Formats: sequence, structure tokens, C-alpha cells
Amino acid sequence: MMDTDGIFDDLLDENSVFKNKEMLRPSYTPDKLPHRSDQINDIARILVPALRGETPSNILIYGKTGTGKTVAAKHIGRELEKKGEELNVNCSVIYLNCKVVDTQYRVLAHLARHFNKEVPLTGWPTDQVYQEFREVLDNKKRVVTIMLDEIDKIIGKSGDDILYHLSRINQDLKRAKVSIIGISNDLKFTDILDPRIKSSLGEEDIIFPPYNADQLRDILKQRSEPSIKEEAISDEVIPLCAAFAAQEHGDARRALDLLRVSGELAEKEGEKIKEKHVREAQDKIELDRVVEVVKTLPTQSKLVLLCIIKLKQFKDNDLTTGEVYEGYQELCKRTNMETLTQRRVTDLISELDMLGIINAVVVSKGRYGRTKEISLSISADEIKEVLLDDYRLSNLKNYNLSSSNQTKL
Ligand SMILES: Nc1ncnc2c1ncn2[C@@H]1O[C@H](COP(=O)(O)OP(=O)(O)OP(=O)(O)O)[C@@H](O)[C@H]1O
Repeated sequence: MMDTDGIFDDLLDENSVFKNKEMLRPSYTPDKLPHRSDQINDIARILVPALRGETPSNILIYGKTGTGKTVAAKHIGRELEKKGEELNVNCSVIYLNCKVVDTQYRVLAHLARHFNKEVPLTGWPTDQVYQEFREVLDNKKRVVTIMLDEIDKIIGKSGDDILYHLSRINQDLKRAKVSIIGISNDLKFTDILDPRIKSSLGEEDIIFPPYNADQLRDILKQRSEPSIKEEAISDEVIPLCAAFAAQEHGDARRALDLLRVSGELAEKEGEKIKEKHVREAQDKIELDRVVEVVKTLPTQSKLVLLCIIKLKQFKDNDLTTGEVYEGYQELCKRTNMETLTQRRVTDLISELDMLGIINAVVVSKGRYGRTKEISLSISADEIKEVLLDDYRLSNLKNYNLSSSNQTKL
């Protein structure tokens, strides 16, 4: 008889470089957070009054994307609740991501439901939801910390009202006490806040600085040990992932993505993770990012980009703004689209440059003035496909443009 027990285990394991890939995903919360003890201790010091039944100050946490704000806040929230239970103090933490729960109404409804108050998803006046929440909250002695992640996302959607109410809700409460933690990666978001909200929300500011390459290396080591087989990763991989992510404003999410994608690429080739996989992963992640950005560009910008890609097919050197504008006018005619002025097109070129899709360097042409030398910073083929998916551009698929120099030849 053939021994076929566990055939899937063998197949699953055979070429895998991972022991537990889930631990590399952004949704996984590690127990230890290297290089964040200062910030965590500062926040804990501000929140400790909650364990004595007192109201902690409100906090605003800032830092660029991937600097560990969410993971640190959740970690502190868990520890606070754990200690509260131990000490028999009613102190709870509610975490909300304002990108997901993105209106005043929904935030309030979510908060009310946390205390088992049924509020319909829509329909009531917002004031009524607020009253219901306040009543159910105040029916007991308790301290509640409300964490509003990506708090900038509810501002401007008439979100100021809710922040105004929440930041001074304690004045209307008899038994309960509330503190707010706002988290944002937009360092300037308070500039547009009502000054009264700004001063009450930002009683304490905590900054999460970007990680440097050494710190990212420690974070990656800690995450890779339980998730990647030791024999399946070469020594240079983690330092290289850390170095790439450090250039990318010290983003731990990018560093973890790089390591995970490098592992997936190596696994596909049945190899150990090596430097080349990290470089391929870097290109793949960058391409995925650009594809997402390109998909959401306005059609006029897509047309300018398609024009640059088509011109580059016939020209190795950088393009000038004039050449791009000539080609753009031709494509506008072809697609019956409105032709923007050269000045507007130059602005669109600058925007594409800022998004990292093209490189546009201003050069002086002496008495002929200045122009931009334009090159692509991405692989054209995949991007061309994305552009041609736009139905207004799809009939340009096989249309050839050649730069003016070329036409003259
Ligand atoms: N010090 C750390 N130790 C271990 N993992 C970390 C650390 N800092 C960040 N990470 C990991 O990096 C990823 C991004 O972190 P997090 O989501 O907390 O960033 P963020 O600052 O909230 O970013 P954003 O502003 O984009 O929401 C997560 O997977 C998190 O687990």
C-alpha cells in the first residue's frame, strides 16, 4: 500500500521559504515593537490617569506612513485594558479608522453600538445619535479612550462638528470620562481645524519619526525569524530591504512588503531569497504603486502620459516639452478631446513628475529659453496597458506617434 498520508503537507512545505507568512502581513500585530519604546512610554504616561478613574489628556499622534503609529496605539490600548481588568477599573479603548468609518454619523453610530445601543446605519438626525451615545456612555462610571486613526479623513466632510463635540464631551458627562487619541500622517491637518478643536484635541502631541535603515533592520529581523525559514534567506536580504525602505522615508510597511514579496518571488523560482529577489520585489512594488496612481489620473493627464510613452518608442534621448505638446495635440485630434494650452500641459507634466511616473528636468536652452527634458521612470509596457483600458484612449492602441526630429528625417 502506498503511503499517501500527509501528501499535502509535503507539497505545501516543499518549496516554501515561509514558516508563517501571515506574520509578515501588515495586519499582524507583533508583541514587541523595537525602536518605539519612547513614544509608547510617553503615551502610556499620558493615559495612566485612566487606571485611577481620572480623565487623561487628549493626544494627537503624527508621523509619516509606516512609522508604527497604528500598531503602537493598538498595543497601548490592549495593555491599558488588560491593566484595567487587573485593577478592576472600568477603562476601555475604542479604535476606529476614519477612512473606513468615514462620516460623523457612522462614527457616532459605531461608538453607540460599542455600548450595545442599537442605532440604525442611516436615518436618524446626527444630533440624536450623539445624544444616544452620550446617554449610554454616561450610564456607568467608566473611562473611555477613543482612538480615531486617520482622523484627517473626517475633516472637511463636516467632520469638525463631531471633533468639536467629542473633544468637549466631558463637560456633558456625569459618570463617564472620555479621552481622544487622534492619529494622522498628514502633519499639516491641524492647520485647517477650528482653533478651539485644535487646542483641545492636541493637549499633547506625540511625533513618530521615520525609521532609519538600522532600525528597519531590527524590525525586519524580529518579524522574519518566526516567519521565514532560516536556511531560505541569504544574509544580504534584510539589510537590503531595510536600505530600500529607509530611502522611502523610513516606512516599515514598505520594508515588510519588500521582504514578503522577495520571499514570494524566490518561492516561485524554487530558490532561497537572494539580493536579486529584493531588487525584483522593489520594481514590482513600485510598478504596482504606479499602476494604482495611473488608474486614477484624469483623462487629460493619461493622454499626456500616453503621448510621452508613444514618443519614447522612437526616441532614446529625453523629450522636450515642445515635442510632447506637438504629439499631445495630434492625439487630442485623434480622440476628439479638448486640447489644453501648452501651459496647462506643462503643469500636467510637472504633476506626473511629482507622482514619480516621469522625470522632468528643467534645462536652459540659452537664448531659446527653458524647456524640460522628459524621461519615463517606469516600465512603459504595463503602464500603456493601463492607459489603453480607459475607453476614451482605447482607439489609440495602434496609433504611432514619432517625435518631430524623427519626422523630419
Ligand atoms: N517598531 C515596529 N516593530 C515591528 N513592526 C512595526 C514597527 N513599526 C511598524 N511596524 C509594522 O509596520 C507596518 C506599518 O505600521 P503602522 O500601520 O503602525 O504604520 P502607521 O504609522 O500607522 O502608518 P499609516 O500612517 O500609513 O497608517 C505594520 O505592519 C506594523 O506592524
